[in-house]
Amino acid sequence: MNKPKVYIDGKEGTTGLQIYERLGAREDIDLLLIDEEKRKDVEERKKLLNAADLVFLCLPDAAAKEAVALIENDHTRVIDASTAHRTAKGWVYGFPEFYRYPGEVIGQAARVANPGCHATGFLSSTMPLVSLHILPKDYPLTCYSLTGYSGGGKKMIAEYESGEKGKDLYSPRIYGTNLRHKHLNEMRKISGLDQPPVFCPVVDDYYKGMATTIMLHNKYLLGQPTAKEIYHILMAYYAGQKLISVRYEEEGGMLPANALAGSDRLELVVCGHEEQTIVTALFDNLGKGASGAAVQNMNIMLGLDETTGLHLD
Ligand SMILES: NC(=O)C1=CN([C@@H]2O[C@H](COP(=O)(O)OP(=O)(O)OC[C@H]3O[C@@H](n4cnc5c(N)ncnc54)[C@H](OP(=O)(O)O)[C@@H]3O)[C@@H](O)[C@H]2O)C=CC1
Ligand SMILES: CC(=O)N[C@@H](CCC(=O)OP(=O)(O)O)C(=O)O
Repeated sequence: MNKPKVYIDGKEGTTGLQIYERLGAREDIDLLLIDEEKRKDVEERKKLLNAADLVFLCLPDAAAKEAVALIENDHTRVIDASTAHRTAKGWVYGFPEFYRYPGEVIGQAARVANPGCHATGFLSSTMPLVSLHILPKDYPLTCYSLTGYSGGGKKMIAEYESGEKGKDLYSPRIYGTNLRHKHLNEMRKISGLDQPPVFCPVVDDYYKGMATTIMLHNKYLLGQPTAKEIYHILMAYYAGQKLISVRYEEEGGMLPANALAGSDRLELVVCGHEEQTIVTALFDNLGKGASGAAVQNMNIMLGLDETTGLHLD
């Protein structure tokens, strides 16, 4: 049987390289590679985009839209890691754990939008609680999200790793202060909330890893559950999942944002008591937040075990 041909457009970028790292040694796919000096040549990219059965777009939004327009056949399937198509018509949102039968949705799709990294953390806690009607749709939710600097791609990595970095870059920096972060559309649409959260992202002086936290007053939730009951609800929702686990923090311990750096898993940590709850998603912005999720989606699209080639520790 012919192996599926796979092409990574943007392979030299932060996300693309991590996908390549997960696919390079695989024998169940045939990886198409572009000549280094032609990697931005439109005609050469067009050839590969049309020769492939499946392509990853690891590009800025405008280049991702251009790449889709270059595809002129019915067989090339697309996984787009950029923000360009996450709420677009005709695209499936690539968060497998949100579908009862991911193989029938993502597995059949021609166009899959890979979730944003902050959106992944936010939705992993919020979407189940809204869909189970625990969290009312009109709840005025807030969220803060810590990320390592690789989340900003090559340009931000270069800033943080430059010998001349200024003093600001040694401390956590709150950004997105116009409160119009590019992930808000998908956060609202996929969570089912009436309005997006007030969202506060923070980038800090470490390479990768995320901690995305929502804060809840239990008395405004359906049935007024305790934090421990919210933990049980999320445990039941994700039962049997290979990449998402849930735990309850009994001891009031610290949650380092790089706890799952290097892994493609995501852990939800529930903390709190009778009156208040926080739920924090710990994961790697380059793992379940980007490249790991993209490879998980590819596996499902190709009918393979979803964890093939992923880092599960
Ligand atoms: N970093 C992260 O944690 C995450 C990133 N994403 C998204 O994934 C996409 C890629 O991000 P990231 O890898 O961080 O970004 P990078 O800047 O690290 O990489 C982007 C790559 O695309 C290349 N490129 C730019 N324009 C073109 C073009 N017209 N044709 C071919 N190649 C082109 C760049 O070339 P050059 O090397 O010359 O600059 C670069 O290698 C973005 O949309 C980003 O928002 C999503 C989730 C998380
Ligand atoms: C630190 C930093 O700047 N992070 C980026 C995350 C970008 C990202 O991965 O966004 P997409 O998934 O939508 O492409 C940001 O918040 O804009």
